[in-house]
Amino acid sequence: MVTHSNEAVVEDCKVVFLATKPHVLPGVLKDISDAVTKEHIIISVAAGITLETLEKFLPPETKVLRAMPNLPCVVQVGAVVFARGSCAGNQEAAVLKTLMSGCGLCEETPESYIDIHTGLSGSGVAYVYMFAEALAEGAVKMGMPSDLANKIAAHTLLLFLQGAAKMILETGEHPAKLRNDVCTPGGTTIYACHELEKGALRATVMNAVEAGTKRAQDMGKS
Ligand SMILES: NC(=O)C1=CN([C@@H]2O[C@H](COP(=O)(O)OP(=O)(O)OC[C@H]3O[C@@H](n4cnc5c(N)ncnc54)[C@H](O)[C@@H]3O)[C@@H](O)[C@H]2O)C=CC1
Ligand SMILES: O=C(O)[C@@H]1CCC=N1
Repeated sequence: MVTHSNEAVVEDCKVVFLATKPHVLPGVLKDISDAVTKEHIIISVAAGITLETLEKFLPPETKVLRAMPNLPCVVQVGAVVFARGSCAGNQEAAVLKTLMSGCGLCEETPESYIDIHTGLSGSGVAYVYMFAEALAEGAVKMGMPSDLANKIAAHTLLLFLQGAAKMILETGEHPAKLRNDVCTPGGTTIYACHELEKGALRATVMNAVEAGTKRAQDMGKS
């Protein structure tokens, strides 16, 4: 069904995803509130909007869940965390988990982790694109044509990061140990890593995760 009426969607569907921009959501909740019943499962993916706020706008006893996906869900390799509201039970959590598991990793967590997941992974996809852009531009600086550099940077992320991530998950080793294994004494990697340290890569990425988390927390307050 395609319609301009949010109320009609709620009347026609039992499971409803709220996926507007966060500042639009209060208006949408007001639109649908009269049509929401105890039979509905309402799932919000809006950054920062708390379960408390969602429940405040909806009738008492509404089954509400809050989820935070990320862009790679589109290609089934995303990461989703979710938390349930006061009236959502195991059955509603199972429905969401079944739906979202098709998108990749899907974990139920305490609600307080959702803003952190937003800073880490929801927004984190953008940090990785910036890294891909920077890798390609480094190669362009050294004389490689841009098209080829971007293609190789994308493959570098696809193959190397997938492999690198698999190594962390399958060996259970800390990333620092695995990075050390790549650094041949006096070799290319330690020279390149030295430059990344001079640019404060790790501190900058930590700051980015912190900034993303705090912004999500602030959006929940306003
Ligand atoms: N883009 C991302 O990677 C992620 C986005 N989110 C959250 O998802 C939500 C949507 O973000 P995007 O998809 O990026 O935005 P978007 O702008 O692409 O999508 C928003 C959608 O809301 C619709 N819309 C606007 N006003 C409406 C109304 N009054 N009633 C019904 N629908 C309305 C628009 O037609 C549009 O399809 C946001 O709350 C964001 O925090 C969460 C995780 C990742
Ligand atoms: O930038 C944002 O607010 C949304 C939430 C996570 C990804 N995009």
